[in-house]
Amino acid sequence: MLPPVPSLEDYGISPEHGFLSPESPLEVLPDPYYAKWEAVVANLQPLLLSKRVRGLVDRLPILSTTHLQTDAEWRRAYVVLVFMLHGYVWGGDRPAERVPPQLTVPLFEVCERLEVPPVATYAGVCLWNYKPIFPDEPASDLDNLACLQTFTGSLDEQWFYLVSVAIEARGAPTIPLMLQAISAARVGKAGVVTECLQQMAEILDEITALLQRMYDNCDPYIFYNRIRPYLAGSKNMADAGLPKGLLYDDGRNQPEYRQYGGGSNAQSSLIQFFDIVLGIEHRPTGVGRNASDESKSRHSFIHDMRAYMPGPHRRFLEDIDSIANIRAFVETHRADPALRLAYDACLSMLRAMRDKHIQIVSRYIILQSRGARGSTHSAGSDQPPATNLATANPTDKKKLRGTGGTALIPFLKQARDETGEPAIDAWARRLLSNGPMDAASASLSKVGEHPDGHLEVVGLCGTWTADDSEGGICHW
Ligand code: HEM
Ligand SMILES: N[C@@H](CC(=O)c1ccccc1NC=O)C(=O)O
Repeated sequence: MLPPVPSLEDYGISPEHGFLSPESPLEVLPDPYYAKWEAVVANLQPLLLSKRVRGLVDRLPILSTTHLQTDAEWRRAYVVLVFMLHGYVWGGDRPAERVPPQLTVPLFEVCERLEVPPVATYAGVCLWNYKPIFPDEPASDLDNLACLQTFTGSLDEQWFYLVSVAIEARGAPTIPLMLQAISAARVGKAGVVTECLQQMAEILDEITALLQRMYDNCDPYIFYNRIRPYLAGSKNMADAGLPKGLLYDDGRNQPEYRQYGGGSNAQSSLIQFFDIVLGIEHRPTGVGRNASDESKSRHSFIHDMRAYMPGPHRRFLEDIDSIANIRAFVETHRADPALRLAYDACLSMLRAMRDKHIQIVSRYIILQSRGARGSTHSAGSDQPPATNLATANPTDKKKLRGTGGTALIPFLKQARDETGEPAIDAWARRLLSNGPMDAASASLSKVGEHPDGHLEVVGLCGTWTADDSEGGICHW
């Protein structure tokens, strides 16, 4: 018997908000018992710039979690604690290697409850860190979003998180939609599957448009030099001054070194959901920096990122993994061109999103790292900080890593290349804007390479050539 199609409430997921906090995240912890935590994070920007965070955190009492009541309060506590944690670690001339019990003790309890690691994850800085300005209007509208907590107080940082929030909100309806498609595929309703996939492709296209809005209000220089240093984790951080990771001191046991990856959108359950439901498989990729790391990294990095998602979201992905049937359904219905088209359109849209993302990474990280000068200054000062993930020697390309620890471009290119066929992008886009074509004109007769090296698609309705240069500034 087939496993049941999951019910979203069981995983803390809502059809409207998807993986975002089901109710608007709390702006402050209501119990005055936590006033000192809230006071630190309310003043984080000046405290970081004047390097006073460590002193203040060291003077905090070790607060108990017994005064946290609702789920929203536990999530707010996590947000507050991870912003304090990263401020504490990265907000000085050198990173602090030891995390004091004032942070460690409550953080471990909060993390156990929420089933997240003790590091600033995507959930902490994006999913649980926003508010709709008008609560009755959608969170997918970037103009209706505000951010609760930042390190720098900058619009750039708020925007960096909010673009992801808007994407999560816009993508939320794909969750019930694809569950419907899975159910329809089980009973052979190809028409329903096709309609669901068509809607999915439209939403994926809108998500790419939202991704492009990163440029509106997040400046690449500010991102790379001011914001990004605070997002770093403790894995692969030898160059930044944490060769063994962080010592989480709980004041009771002998502190031990631990290493966690920093925040990354690879921790977004939504994007992983797209891959799983469409049957896109990511092969193992090399994320390590030496031979032993490399062999350890046989597991896909993307899969490993599930450990950084809130427990219920992680379990949801695992359960979807075991029932995803759409790719197989499309393969067994090869003779249904509308179905194939709708499926291919989804792959194309997702691939187009990854293309735009690579362009963003080249502008916000690669180009910025080339402009960086070596410096011993800390995060937030006028010079790029010594703790910058770009490393002290930015000309050494080998050391450039994502906050998640990947070697950036090879990893991202692989993820993109595993997402379908490049040559049908424009074709599927045309399909979306013009509505479905008839079966004969829609079927591709040839995908090949033009003599000048461009990709060429010969369809029955004409020839389309891709030069892959649309808006690109770096070619890989
Ligand atoms: C300035 C903005 C951004 C930069 C610089 C950036 C950078 C990166 C980097 C370096 C990685 C590699 C993993 C790691 O080591 O961390 C990554 C992964 C990823 N990012 Fe971004 N990112 C940005 C914004 C976004 C946004 C808004 C999205 C939302 C769609 C996104 C989606 C992803 C996904 C899904 C992955 C995992 C790889 C994949 O599935 O293709 N990123 N990002
Ligand atoms: N991986 C990115 C950081 C990143 O994408 C990210 C980090 C924390 C929270 C959200 C993130 N992505 C968001 O838009 C980097 O290496 O800079």
